[in-house]
Amino acid sequence: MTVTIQWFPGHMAKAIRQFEENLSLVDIVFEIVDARIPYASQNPEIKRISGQKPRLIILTKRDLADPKLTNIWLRHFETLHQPAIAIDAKTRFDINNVLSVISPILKDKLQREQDKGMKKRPIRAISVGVPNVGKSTVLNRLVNRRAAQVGNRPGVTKGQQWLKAGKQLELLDTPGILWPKFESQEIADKLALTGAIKESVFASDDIALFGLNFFRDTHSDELQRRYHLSDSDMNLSDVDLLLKITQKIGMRDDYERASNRIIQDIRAGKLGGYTLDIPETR
Ligand SMILES: Nc1nc2c(ncn2[C@@H]2O[C@H](COP(=O)(O)OP(=O)(O)OP(=O)(O)O)[C@@H](O)[C@H]2O)c(=O)[nH]1
Repeated sequence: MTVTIQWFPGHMAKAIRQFEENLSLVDIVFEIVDARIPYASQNPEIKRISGQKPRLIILTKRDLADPKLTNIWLRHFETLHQPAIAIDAKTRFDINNVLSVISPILKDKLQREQDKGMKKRPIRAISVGVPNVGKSTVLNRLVNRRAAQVGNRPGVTKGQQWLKAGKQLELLDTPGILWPKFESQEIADKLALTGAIKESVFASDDIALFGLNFFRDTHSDELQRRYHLSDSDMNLSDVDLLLKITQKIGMRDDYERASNRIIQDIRAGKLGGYTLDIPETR
């Protein structure tokens, strides 16, 4: 099983340079990660480049993740003294939730400015993350209008603008895309299964098998229910299980088409909420 992905070093260097430049304009970094893969969807460069600049980790797609594991992740960040919130960016969420977390972190800095006679000003933030984690969706929700383009494919955010999010917050809408680090095959598989990597760069049957094995190990009831599998089906080899599901969903022996269906089902949460990363494995 191989997912071979080649990011052009030049593109990565440019994205990092842009992020570094923008960093000087803001008070805080909103690091957007996918709640289903909080580790695999983090690019360690973001933390390194942010340096002393405060970061708020926003875990998106909470609605698609395993609620218990989301709480474990939030507790994990708390023990690291790393501010973090988990949201469903597709439904309206309260900007006050964000402000209540970031205001205390920046209170002293803003107060010092006012003590020096500077005007009271909004908090300025930049969002950044790997492709398809929900950066545009979060911005749209925070500014409460369709200001940033949203797509369901990686790489749609273009251009740069300041967006007002109420009176107390301004967001720099930049591409803010740092490609993920493929430290291992497992990380690449997780990014592919959740949709952070374009369909064209991986073999769908490899990713479907990865997903099937995960669900068989951790959410076997949902897997059985979704594809009407018997108990004995659950003991098949992974390839035979894929072929069995291919038949069950009426695709005869077209396991590639079935693989795509399985991936879409998993991404859309049709097999229930799931989280592929757990903090202890880091
Ligand atoms: N279910 C669910 N879907 C979400 C959530 N946030 C974003 N999405 C979906 O995820 C997909 C990607 O969202 P975008 O906001 O375009 O992601 P992005 O990070 O800006 O993507 P790039 O521009 O490719 O970097 C879209 O189909 C969104 O509707 C969420 O909290 N829950």
